Amino acid sequence: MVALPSLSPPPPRPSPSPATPRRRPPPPPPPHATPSHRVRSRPATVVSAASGVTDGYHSTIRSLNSRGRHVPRKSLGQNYMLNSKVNEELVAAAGVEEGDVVLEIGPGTGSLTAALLDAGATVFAVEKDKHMATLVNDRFGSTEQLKIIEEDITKFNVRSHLLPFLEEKSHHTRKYAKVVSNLPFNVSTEVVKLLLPMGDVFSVMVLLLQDETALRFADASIQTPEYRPINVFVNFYSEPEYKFKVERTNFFPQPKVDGAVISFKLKNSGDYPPVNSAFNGKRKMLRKSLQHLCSSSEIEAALANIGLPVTLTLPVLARFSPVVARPSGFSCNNSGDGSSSSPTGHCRWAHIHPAPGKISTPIQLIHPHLVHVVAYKNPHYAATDQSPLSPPLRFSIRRRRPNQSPRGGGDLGFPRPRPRRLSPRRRPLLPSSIPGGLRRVACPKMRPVFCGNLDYDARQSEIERLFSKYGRVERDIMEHLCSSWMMDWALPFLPEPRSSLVHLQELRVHPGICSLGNNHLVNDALLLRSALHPPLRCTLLPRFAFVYMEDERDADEAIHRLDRIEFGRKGRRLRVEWTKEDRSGGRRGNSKRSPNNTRPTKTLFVINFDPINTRTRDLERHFDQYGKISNVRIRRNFAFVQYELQEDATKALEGTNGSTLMDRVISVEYALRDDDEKRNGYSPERRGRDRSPDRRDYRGRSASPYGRGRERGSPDYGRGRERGSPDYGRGGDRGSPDYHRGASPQGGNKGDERGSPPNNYDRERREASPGYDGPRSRSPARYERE
Ligand SMILES: C[S@@+](CC[C@H](N)C(=O)[O-])C[C@H]1O[C@@H](n2cnc3c(N)ncnc32)[C@H](O)[C@@H]1O
Repeated sequence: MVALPSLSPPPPRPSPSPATPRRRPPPPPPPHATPSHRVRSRPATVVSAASGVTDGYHSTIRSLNSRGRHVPRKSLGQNYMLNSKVNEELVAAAGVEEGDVVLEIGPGTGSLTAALLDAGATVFAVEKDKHMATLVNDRFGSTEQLKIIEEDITKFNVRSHLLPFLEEKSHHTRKYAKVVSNLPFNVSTEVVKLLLPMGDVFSVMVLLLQDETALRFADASIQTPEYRPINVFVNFYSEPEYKFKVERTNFFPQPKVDGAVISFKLKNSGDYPPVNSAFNGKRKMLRKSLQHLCSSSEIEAALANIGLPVTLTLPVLARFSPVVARPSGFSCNNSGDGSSSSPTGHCRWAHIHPAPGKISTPIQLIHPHLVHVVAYKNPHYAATDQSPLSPPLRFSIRRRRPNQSPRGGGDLGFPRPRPRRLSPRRRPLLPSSIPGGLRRVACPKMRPVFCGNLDYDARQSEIERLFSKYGRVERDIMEHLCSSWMMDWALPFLPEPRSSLVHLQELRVHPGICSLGNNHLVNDALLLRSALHPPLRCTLLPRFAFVYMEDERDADEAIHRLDRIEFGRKGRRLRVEWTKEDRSGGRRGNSKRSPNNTRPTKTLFVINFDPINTRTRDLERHFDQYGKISNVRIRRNFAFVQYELQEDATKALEGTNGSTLMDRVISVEYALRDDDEKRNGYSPERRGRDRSPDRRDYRGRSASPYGRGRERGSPDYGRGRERGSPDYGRGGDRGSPDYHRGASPQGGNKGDERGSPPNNYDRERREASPGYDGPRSRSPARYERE
């Protein structure tokens, strides 16, 4: 364990601690920064701090000691800055002044934070380490100039959190924020990819990174072998400038590499090349596509000049590179320089992506196959190279491998889904494979209305139509689907003003996207819609639904008007009421229970398949590729699949959660316990009877939560006293499910002779419900907190 140095003046001496007899590592050396130097011919514009400044050292060590001995964590890149002068240089490089709003990633002990606050900035800090977040809070707690969020920056939706903050702090005048950070080295590329496209939020980003990384980012010469797609990305979105080197001795603990400060001047989104608007046609005749820049003959001449045919097809491109994997089925977009004052129509870069019509899988599969074609003949580079045609054209065509790591640099750096080991064919569609999953991010406070006693074949659209007479039923699914990943990915394609799209709930299938001609976002939305069955907003489970209405008063009226009306082909009397959860003060967020069972078991709990048509053999077929199955049981609208080996169950869970079974996106979790753990009187011997999903069987056994010979109300999530008689959690009061008690959805939770699952299954079922608890259980706390 690394112990911290004491507070004595430098060179610090470790203070004796009787509690820790272990030998202490040597204290950090006195901090100093070396003067900058030219590296690989790049100008270093700022000379770094002089040595001998120790304030930073003292305050850093004091802070670290202030809350007991905090051991810096390597996994979090906790190398604290000991030299206040470097912090001041960072602040100066960003030109931070009074009234600026600055995003600081990883404030750590708060030494850079202090420098930022001293410069008069308001700091929005994101710190992953709880301990350090508390520490900084304690240190600056009383000031309104600082807001600390305990979060992982790579998973944090910067835009939606920062923009309202920025607006508030700049008193609703249009202002850009800045980023200043001594970044943990291990997330620097990710952070750069995340923040650089936010030219509408940030004006400048000054980062202290690993020297080598800073050099790589700042590399603007395409003739060097180091030139990579990340450079295209960086130069597309910003003007990078290597500032100065910071020697490793300035950090505690001392890293194995030196650091360097780099600044990125973010381009305004208006300065990006018109990648999408210029290239809408299916047939990518450059002559035609570039018509808005200059006349066809000029384009032809310019293209001939650089040896590029007017019809840029993938096979043509393939002649330039052997790397293209699948020429057929791709369309090609490419872009001009973006400047109408550039009559030659220089080709700066181009995108190839699968033709929207050919995409057979939703959005996350687009990315693994995203192909980028980069063709440069950029006047800017030309100027630096002193030769406009050198090189005349450069292609780099690559197809991202499905499992390429996020830092693999395989494309232009759009945030991408987490790699999975499954083959693309088996890759689950939703929800887990979309980064962020199907999170209920936009409506944590929206109260669902319970609508019960529906026909089995009731349609979501019918229910939506019924409720929408009284107000707006939330049916837009994009807000559920858009993780920050997708939003950031989408934003460059969206029309101005983008600020109107800062909140997730505002990111919808926006007409502007269509008008931009960028089909694939719209297409994705449509694909996602069709992939999701049932859509989330009105989650239809057999015989009951949860309906989300925008306005609670409308929902109240809907309840008032619709409760007990006859509905559907069979004229059933509906039960419409607020869900109990919300009536009783809302358990959401208060639950101490874990949201879903993460303890691996051999048995998987499966819901959301088609309860009418799905047979055991369908489930078997779907699941048996992951290992030997010992048993499959279907219960109403949920099922249990038991494997002989627990590892197989884990593989199956990974492979099938969110996969599509007979056009339904199923949800899979571990069951709380395996079948062979007999509890609650449940007998696995009864399995034989349970194999049929035939609903008549269930009714025959009268285990129905919906009861017999009575109005079918909501299923019993409550105590389930009388068999065959539905219990709505209030002893006969037929209401919506009581989510507070762990009982079976089958009705009597003791009625296990009939094969109803033990109590714990109810819990699983509830928490896995895609429309109600599912998203909640998957929703990260951060969304709830905000
Ligand atoms: C290199 S230290 C810098 C600390 C401080 N700014 C300084 O200059 O001394 C990096 C800080 O980032 C935090 N951190 C690491 N990974 C992070 C992440 N993914 N999101 C937010 N903060 C992170 C660490 O806990 C640590 O406090």
